Amino acid sequence: MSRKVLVLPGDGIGPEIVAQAERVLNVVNEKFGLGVEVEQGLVGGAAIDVHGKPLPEVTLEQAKACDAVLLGAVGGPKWDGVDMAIRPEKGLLGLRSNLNLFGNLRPAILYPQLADASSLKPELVAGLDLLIVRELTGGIYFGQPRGIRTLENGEREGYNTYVYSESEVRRIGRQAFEAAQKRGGKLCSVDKANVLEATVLWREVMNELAKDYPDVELSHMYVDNAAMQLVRAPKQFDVMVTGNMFGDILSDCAAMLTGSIGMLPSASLDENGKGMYEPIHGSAPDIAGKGIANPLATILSVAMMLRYSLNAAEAAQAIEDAVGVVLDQGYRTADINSEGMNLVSTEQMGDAVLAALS
Ligand SMILES: NC(=O)c1ccc[n+]([C@@H]2O[C@H](COP(=O)([O-])OP(=O)(O)OC[C@H]3O[C@@H](n4cnc5c(N)ncnc54)[C@H](O)[C@@H]3O)[C@@H](O)[C@H]2O)c1
Ligand SMILES: CC(C)[C@H](C(=O)O)[C@@H](O)C(=O)O
Ligand SMILES: [Mg+2]
Repeated sequence: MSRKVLVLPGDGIGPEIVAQAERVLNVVNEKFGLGVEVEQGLVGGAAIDVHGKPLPEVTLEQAKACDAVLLGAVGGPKWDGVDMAIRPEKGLLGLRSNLNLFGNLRPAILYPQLADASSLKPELVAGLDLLIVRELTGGIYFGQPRGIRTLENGEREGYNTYVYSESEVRRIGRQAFEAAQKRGGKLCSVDKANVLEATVLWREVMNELAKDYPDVELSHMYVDNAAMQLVRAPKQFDVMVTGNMFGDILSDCAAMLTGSIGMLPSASLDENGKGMYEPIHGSAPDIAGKGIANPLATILSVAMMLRYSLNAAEAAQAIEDAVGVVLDQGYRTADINSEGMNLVSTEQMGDAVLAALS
């Protein structure tokens, strides 16, 4: 069976990290006989430069026609002045919404070899394995009305709308409950129900859903407390489910528990298992072109792609194991480096993972 993967390297460090992830994909493709065909496309600033917009029709068509998308990152100072309507992020948000990728899984797992790179004391993070389930196609990111308007007194006002329908909450809730069932059986729903009506409804729907999942222990937490608890005692969490913006913020926060944002992969899924896979970090303009970015989050995103969209769990496991091996061997990119370790470039880290795979 042939399976098509669209690769969208994007901007900044995107092409550097995706190059390593693609090498890994090619090797497991051969080794496990997966029949994956890779196609290249443009998104973000790279697409603006060629097509004048961050999500050209051709890219969207490619994305719709493939089984899974592997994305690097988009955006950067070069395109920051571009009119809001065509900002690079629109490319990414457009892809997510057009493909209906509402369920964003962001696992934060501490590799034991990186305990000393974590922002927290080793005893607080030893064995950390939590999953943030972030709603990805609704909430304040997409709510209408939105914009910047001029008031009668001549002052300008920016406004956005935080909105969730019951059905949007229900489908992400189900995904989170099911994830919790397969893991430790604990789900913490994060909201701001003491202030925002949209999240009062969110909480109600989560409580209704809980009746269908008696084997999952549901709790609720306000987002400000959740941010504090994540850095105080992160191991209290198994699965967290939350809206688009809170999930964005909490997942960057969770990244540092594992040592670096360069370690966190993600899967963005529709109802049918089609997905887009990307590291949770951005295009890192401050280190782009230097060959020092950590490619492991992107490589681990390939593993998630194999597991969730390409039905190749064995190949996924091989990649995850290989990452463990290179860390055992002491290979570290700058963001996770510590004394006595073997500091390597982006490409050398890719080499090490390939060596561990073979
Ligand atoms: N999914 C995406 O495409 C995505 C995600 C986040 C931000 N962005 C965009 O990226 C641009 C830069 O945003 P930002 O600086 O706020 O966030 P960022 O995630 O790009 O960078 C934040 C910090 O983390 C570091 N970092 C990120 N990835 C790394 C890696 N793999 N290895 C080592 N260090 C890494 C960077 O060097 C920087 O210091 C913006 O245009 C933003 O909109 C895109
Ligand atoms: C670039 C931006 C639109 C994006 C988001 O906020 O979703 C990013 O921060 C992420 O975490 O994927
Ligand atoms: Mg983010």
